[in-house]
Amino acid sequence: MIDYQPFIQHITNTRLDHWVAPLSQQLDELWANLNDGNLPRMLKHWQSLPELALHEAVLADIVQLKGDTSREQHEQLHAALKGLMPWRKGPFDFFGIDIDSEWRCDLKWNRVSQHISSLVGRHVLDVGSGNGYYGWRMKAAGAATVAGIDPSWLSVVQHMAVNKYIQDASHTVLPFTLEGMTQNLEAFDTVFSMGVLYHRRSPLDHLFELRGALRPGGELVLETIVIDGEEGESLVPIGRYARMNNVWFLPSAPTLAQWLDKMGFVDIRIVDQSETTTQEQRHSQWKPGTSLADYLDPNDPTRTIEGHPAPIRATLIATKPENQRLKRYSLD
Ligand SMILES: Nc1ncnc2c1ncn2[C@@H]1O[C@H](C[S@+](CC[C@H]([NH3+])C(=O)[O-])CC(=O)[O-])[C@@H](O)[C@H]1O
Repeated sequence: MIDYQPFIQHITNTRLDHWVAPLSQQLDELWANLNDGNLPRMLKHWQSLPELALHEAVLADIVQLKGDTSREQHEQLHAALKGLMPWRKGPFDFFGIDIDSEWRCDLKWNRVSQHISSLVGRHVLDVGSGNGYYGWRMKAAGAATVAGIDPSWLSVVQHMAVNKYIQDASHTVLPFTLEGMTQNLEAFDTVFSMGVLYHRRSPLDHLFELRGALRPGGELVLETIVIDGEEGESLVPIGRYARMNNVWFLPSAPTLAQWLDKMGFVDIRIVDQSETTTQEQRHSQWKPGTSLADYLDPNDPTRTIEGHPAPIRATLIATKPENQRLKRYSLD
């Protein structure tokens, strides 16, 4: 018998009152579907995490939870964390257990964070947060609250595993999509969307929804796969892209800037464009199976295995204007 209470508490305990209230309908749907999918199996592993006293949490390149464990507790922790595989996002260190995740998210955070406005005291929404790795970095940078949203149950439960020890109710990961959330909340000072836009069939709607979540004057941090190209160019890869069957629009960075302008953002800046490397995304014992090296053409790493341009990721920063409703364009 699965005890859902900790999961329910994780969600209802969040100190995000300024925006959680309008979500009551989504929460009702959530409670109705708790038995679905893999959640019960994941919660079983979560429940087997040992009780441990945290001495210190170091929220840096490796998100480190420090404290003493007995040998038995160490083994119990290791087994529970293995049960919550695959760990795509990290790295984390749980009481000496090094979770070398598929992605070195510290590399992306270091590329992105140097360009954003100070997070001190800000309410942040991280769309497609994964397990909340970036949220910990945002908290360390001074964010007042961080709400991650990600439809993957595993992301939510991995976050609960970290937060079982850190116990920070101002950082949560909730199992929602952006489009499924109440629209136009205008509740957040900074909204991140990293690695999500190319998964959306309708990327302009995604930008519109991101704009709706921001308060006027708030900042959008947008990171996505792009192609090298001119303003106006974009690629809709036919078939799979790097083995993924849910990749839709890959604009050039200047095209993405145009889209942001079209959706009413201002002060639009392309702050970074970097190739994704096999140092940043690779398989590990915590995410066995294939990874980027297997998705690239072995004879030409500038191409994916399907012959598309290999992934390059751009980061753009933009502002939602203080006083402008979308006047210039009709959205119907
Ligand atoms: N509509 C949606 N709404 C919210 N989340 C979504 C949606 N669709 C997919 N996701 C979630 O977005 C995440 C995309 S990964 C980026 C993670 C992190 N941000 C990163 O930048 O490393 C891709 C990558 O690995 O780059 C997944 O966790 C999905 O479940």
